[in-house]
Order: sequence, then structure tokens, then C-alpha cells
Amino acid sequence: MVDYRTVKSVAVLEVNNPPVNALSYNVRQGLQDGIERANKDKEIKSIIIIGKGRTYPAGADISEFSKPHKGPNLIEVGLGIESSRKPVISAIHGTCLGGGLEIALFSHYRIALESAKVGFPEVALGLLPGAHGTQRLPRVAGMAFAMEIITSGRHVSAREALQHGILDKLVKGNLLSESLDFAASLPFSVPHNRRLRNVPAKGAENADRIFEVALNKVKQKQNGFIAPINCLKAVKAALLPYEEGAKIERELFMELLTSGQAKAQQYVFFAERAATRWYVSNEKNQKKCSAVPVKTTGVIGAGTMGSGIVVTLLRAGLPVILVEQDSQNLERGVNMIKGILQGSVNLKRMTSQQMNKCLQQLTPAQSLDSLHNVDLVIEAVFENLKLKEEIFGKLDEICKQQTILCSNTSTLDIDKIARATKRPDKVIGTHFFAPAFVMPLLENVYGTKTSGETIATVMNLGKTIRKIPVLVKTCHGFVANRMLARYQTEASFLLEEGCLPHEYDQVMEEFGFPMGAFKVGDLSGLDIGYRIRQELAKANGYTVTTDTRYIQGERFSSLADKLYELGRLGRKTGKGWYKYDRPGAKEAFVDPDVTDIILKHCKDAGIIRRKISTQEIVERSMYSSINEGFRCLEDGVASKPEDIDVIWLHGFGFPRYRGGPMYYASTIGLAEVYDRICYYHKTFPESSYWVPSDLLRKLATSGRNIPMSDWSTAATVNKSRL
Ligand SMILES: CCCCCCCC/C=C\C/C=C/C(=O)SCCNC(=O)CCNC(=O)[C@H](O)C(C)(C)COP(=O)(O)OP(=O)(O)OC[C@H]1O[C@@H](n2cnc3c(N)ncnc32)[C@H](O)[C@@H]1OP(=O)(O)O
Repeated sequence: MVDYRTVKSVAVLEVNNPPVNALSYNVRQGLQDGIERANKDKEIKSIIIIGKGRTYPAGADISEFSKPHKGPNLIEVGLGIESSRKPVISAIHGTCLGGGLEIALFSHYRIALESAKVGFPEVALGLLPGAHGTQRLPRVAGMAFAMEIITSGRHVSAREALQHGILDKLVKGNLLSESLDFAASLPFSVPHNRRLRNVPAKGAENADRIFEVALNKVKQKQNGFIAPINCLKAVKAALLPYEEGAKIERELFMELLTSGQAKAQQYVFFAERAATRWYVSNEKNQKKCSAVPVKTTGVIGAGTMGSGIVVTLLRAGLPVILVEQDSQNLERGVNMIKGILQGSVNLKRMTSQQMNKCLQQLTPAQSLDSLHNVDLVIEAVFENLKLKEEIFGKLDEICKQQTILCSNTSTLDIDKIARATKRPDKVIGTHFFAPAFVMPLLENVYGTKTSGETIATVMNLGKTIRKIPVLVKTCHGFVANRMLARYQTEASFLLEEGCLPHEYDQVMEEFGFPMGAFKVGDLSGLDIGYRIRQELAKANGYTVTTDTRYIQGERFSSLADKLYELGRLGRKTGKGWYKYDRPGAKEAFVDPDVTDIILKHCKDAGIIRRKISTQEIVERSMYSSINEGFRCLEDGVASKPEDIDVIWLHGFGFPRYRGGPMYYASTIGLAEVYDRICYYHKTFPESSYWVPSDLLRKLATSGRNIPMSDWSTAATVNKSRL
């Protein structure tokens, strides 16, 4: 794990733990042994720590946090490095992160390739840099920079790190030979100030103010997360004598390590990576199927979704032909695209030059014929099966044989859309989330006949356009909207039974969602849900009016439709579930008119309102969705619970520190979740989605604590084997 070799009078400790040289037990042991050995060897004058392969150590081994501790800990290894009598140089390339940067800061000198990045991403794992990182960074880079870097977790370029004193020298070319030259230029002993414990933290004079500003910022931007607050407290402790500060860091670290938040965030780290891996069958899976190259693309529909998708493709360097039949709509779409890109320039996320380059790649067109030669088309027209079938039929005639045809449908059956073509193997759903140029999720939806190659191509496309692609099987609503429907329906029933929109939203925002369901409704527009309900009714042969209380025996709330019919479409009309200062404004105010509408609705329907507890709001919103999540696993629509969690984290802003709905269920305990679902099923028999999922029942009543990794397999085995 750590190869020891000597080059002239220099000991080179090369960390060899692919893929990212994480500081696993064997690496820590190897570094400790190597430092001791080099110090004992009279021929050795200095020591270089370097990473083999793609990077200097990118941090502690995250998978070890949940296991019993083995070997020397990172602090012991670091202290051994710092107290080395012979100068230790960290030679950095790739991503020097977390524990890796701590090892570098224990070293006496840091030299790096210009392409390297450094950072403390622990905050994203619910932790703080607990091997004295919070004590050492302020000593080289100052309190303000340390607080910013440690609470944001951002990766800092080598050049910026040099400017802030984190690195001593940048080099090009061969890192080892540059480091050997650097070593040769050093004194034989370690100067006092190269041991960072001997140096005071910079910026002490303004520390209180810096702390307050930083604290306000994290409370605003990372509300609900405890790690950023502990990070700040730990950095502030760097003003104390070194040992005292390190003791405080340790206490704050241990508090985080044992918190549910850190465990959830570490679960998310691995879940996000697991979600990009896909397996449909022995023949259709990531290992066996390769993506085809996508060099040219087309998007159909220049509405909000279509335009957002175009921006996403353009930003990834892909040329796009945007097709919209109506010239005014096309012009509006192109202006929207320009506006979004200009917004990125204003926010300094891209340069004007980059924006112009993107726009040069955009070809507006009014006919589908212009798509004849593209590699991949994404249809983003209104959610209407007939319309989509018609478009796919035409595309099949127009596009070259190899073109992959994608639909941005959010609910419709991919198999039905595919049937409109003679190439069902090349038809797939690519469900983007609004706004498409912001939301990281891409829910890719395969149909019965979609080929492995097509799946591989859109999973690959997801990465190319910097989204998190998750693969699911077709069904009505797929995973995201199928589960969300439960969540939203329960929210609407809670309004009928006693909540007001702001009361409901406050509870779910305190749970950790960035916005409650009613604020989200106002943001998306109440016309969207209205049209979907009308389309669904048409497709299934029933009618929905503002008097409807039941649809095919199922309870239904027409409150949202009542608001729609009053022209309350949400933010865009300045009125929805809330009122706004003007159309398009963001700040929502409680509207007494909405309270009156709700109260009248309840009176007319003979509903007796009651006080609803926070617990009931959270349980009904989350457990109804979780029950549906288990059904998705049961049906094979989702292949693993991690996929569902990633969908909620990146599609709906589920709080990361709770891991995702399925992980959240595991922390509550499946037996408890199941009991409550049974209770709600008894209480609300007219909502069939409360019927407990078979899989959940199996898992909850097995008498064992079955790990999440076994939930999907449990869907296919019978109870006696659980
Ligand atoms: C008495 C108690 C005393 C306690 C004393 C001890 C106190 C201090 C202890 C610890 C403090 C230090 C904490 C840390 O260092 S936490 C870790 C900080 N580092 C990170 O968070 C980096 C995480 N990794 C990444 O961000 C990326 O992987 C990357 C930027 C390094 C590379 O990105 P990319 O090229 O896109 O690769 P992948 O992300 O796909 O990763 C490849 C592969 O590697 C796995 N992996 C990555 N990092 C780690 C890691 N740190 N630990 C374990 N595994 C890691 C990743 O899961 C992928 O695996 P695969 O999916 O199976 O391929």
C-alpha cells in the first residue's frame, strides 16, 4: 500500500491504493513505518510522500468510518510526520483532499503540479477535517479562507492554494524529479516554522467578526446541517494554543462522527456512485453494453423544459438543432436560452466568449426534417401521448437508422411511445427535472424493447452533460413522479383535514426540504398539475371537476383545481397557494383569501377540520411515498433503494443529511414504518396507496434487520428465506 524506495539520499514513500489512494488502514500503517524507517536510516536526508497513479491521497477511506478502527489513526500518522527530524515533502498531483491534505499539512513542505486540486470536502460527508486540518489550515491560509474552504468543501486549484500559502511551489512536468530537486535544496534539519503547530493562526484580529459572518452564511445556505457549524467552531479554536484547539477539534469531530447526519451523508456518497451503475439483465448491463458516440443532438419543443434541455446540451459542448413549428414560440425559446446563458455570464459561471461559442452551436429550425442526420433527439413537447406518438412516428421516418429517440415525458409509458416507431430498441425516456439547466437529476427510463446500447448511451450522455443519471423501468410516473404523486396527494388531503399551506410547508421545510409542496406548486405553476389531471381523466374516460370528491372510488381533493379556475396559477400570476407582491416575485405571503377558499371547500364537502400534528404531516407525506418506493422495488421499476434515494435527493431536494426516503425509512426502522402505514391504511381506506407494499411487509415482519443492500433481492425471494 505504501512502497518505500530510496533515490540517492531521499526516501520516497509512494502511496499505492487505487483508485484514489484513500488513506486506508494499510496506507496509514505504511506511512508511519516509512517515516520511522527513513528517520533511522543515516543515509537518508529527506523524505517525499507521493501518490502512485492518478492522485495524491484523496482522503480517508470513507468505507472505514462505519467499521471498527484498526491500526494507527490519521492524527498519529500525521504527528509522526511532523516530528520527523528529516524534512518531509508532500508531492501533490490529482486531488489532495480531506485526510490527504491533512497529511500534506503535517508535512514540512508542499510542492504540487499546476493541475492539482486541494480541499477539505469532509463537510459533505457530515464531518470536519478531524486530523488537525481545522487547526493547520488557518495557520497557513488565515481564518477567513480556512472557514470558507472547510465549510464549502470546494476543491481549490493549485494556483489559488499557492496564493494562500497552502502550497510552497508549483511545478510542471515530472513531479517526482521536481520534488527530488526541491529536496536537494532544503536544509538537513526542519526549521521551527515549518512545523505548523509552532505558527499562530493568521487573521486572529478579526476572528470574531469572520466567525459571525461565516456562521450566518452557513445557517442560510446549509440550514439543518450540523457539520458546517462544527467546522466553524473548530476553526475558531485554532486561535487557542495548539493542543487545546486540537482537543476541541476532536470533541467536535466525535460529535459529528457519531451523528445520524454523518452516517446519512456517507451513505449518500456511495449511493450517488452506485446509482450510475446499471443492470437490467444478464445481457443488458453496464459491463456488457457500450454507448454509441453522440456528437450531434436535436431537441423538439422550445418551451421551458425544451429550452432548459438545450442549455444543458450546449453547455456540455454539444451542437443542438432546436425544432419548434410555431415561429413565435421558437423565437421565445431562443430568447429564453440566450437569457439563461447570459444569466450564467452575469453570475461569472461562464465567460461571454463561452456563451457565444454555445450559441454558435445552436440551430433553430421549424421542421422535423432538419433532424434527419442527428445522433440523438430529445422530444420535450406537451405531455400528451397522442402528440408524442405522432412525433415519434415522424422521427422514425425522418431520422437516420442509428438515431436514438428520447422522450422527456415525466409520466407516459415508453413502450407505447416506442410502438409508434419501427425502432423500439432505440427509444428511451430521458426525464429532466425543472429547471432542466439547474436540477442535477436525469431519470432515464427504459422500455421493454430498449436495447442495452441505447441505455448505455443515455447513461453516458447524463455524465457528459454533468447530470446524475439514474436508470428506471417504464411505468406510469416512473419512480420520481409515481412517488411524488403520493406525497402531493397527502399534502392536499392534509389541507382538507386541517392544515393551511404555510403550516404544511413550514413542517416540511423544517424536515429539510428547501420548499414545502405548496411553494413548489406555486413555482411550477398550478396549470401544470391541472392539465395533467385533465389529460389523465381524458385518457381513462372519466371527468374531473371542482366538485369531484372521488375518482373511481379513490378519494380526490379538488382544491388545487379550484385555485386554478380562479386564475391563481402560482408565482407567474402573483397568486397561487400564496400571494406575491407582483407576478413573478419570489417571496410568498400567506393569503387570507386562500384560507377562505379552503374553509369553504371543507364546509361544502362536510369535512370537519382538526389540528394536525407535525408528526402526522411528516409521516403521511413521507410514509406514503416510502410505501410507493417499496412498490417500485417490488415491481423492478427501481432496481435498488439507492436509485430511489438519489432521485429524491437530486430531483426534489430531499435533505442530504437524512440520506433519502428509503435510507430515512431504514433509520426509523421498517417495523415502525410498516406499523404506521398499516394504521394509515385503516384510517384512510379510500386511498388504496396506503395498502402496505408486500415487500415492505416481508422485510418488516422478517424479525431481522435486513440491510438495504438486500432489499431488492428480498423482492424476489419468498418470506421463508428471509
Ligand atoms: C479516537 C478517535 C481518533 C480519530 C482520529 C482520526 C480523526 C480524523 C479522521 C479522518 C479525517 C479525514 C476525513 C476524510 O478524509 S473524509 C474523505 C475526504 N475525501 C473525500 O471526500 C473525497 C471523496 N472522493 C471524491 O470526491 C472523488 O472520488 C474524487 C474527486 C477523489 C475522484 O472523483 P472521480 O474521478 O469522479 O472518481 P469517483 O468519485 O467515481 O471515485 C472512484 C472510486 O473511488 C471510491 N472513492 C473515492 N474516494 C473515496 C474515499 N475517500 N474513500 C473510499 N472510497 C473512495 C469511489 O467510491 C469510487 O468507487 P467505485 O464507485 O466503486 O468505483
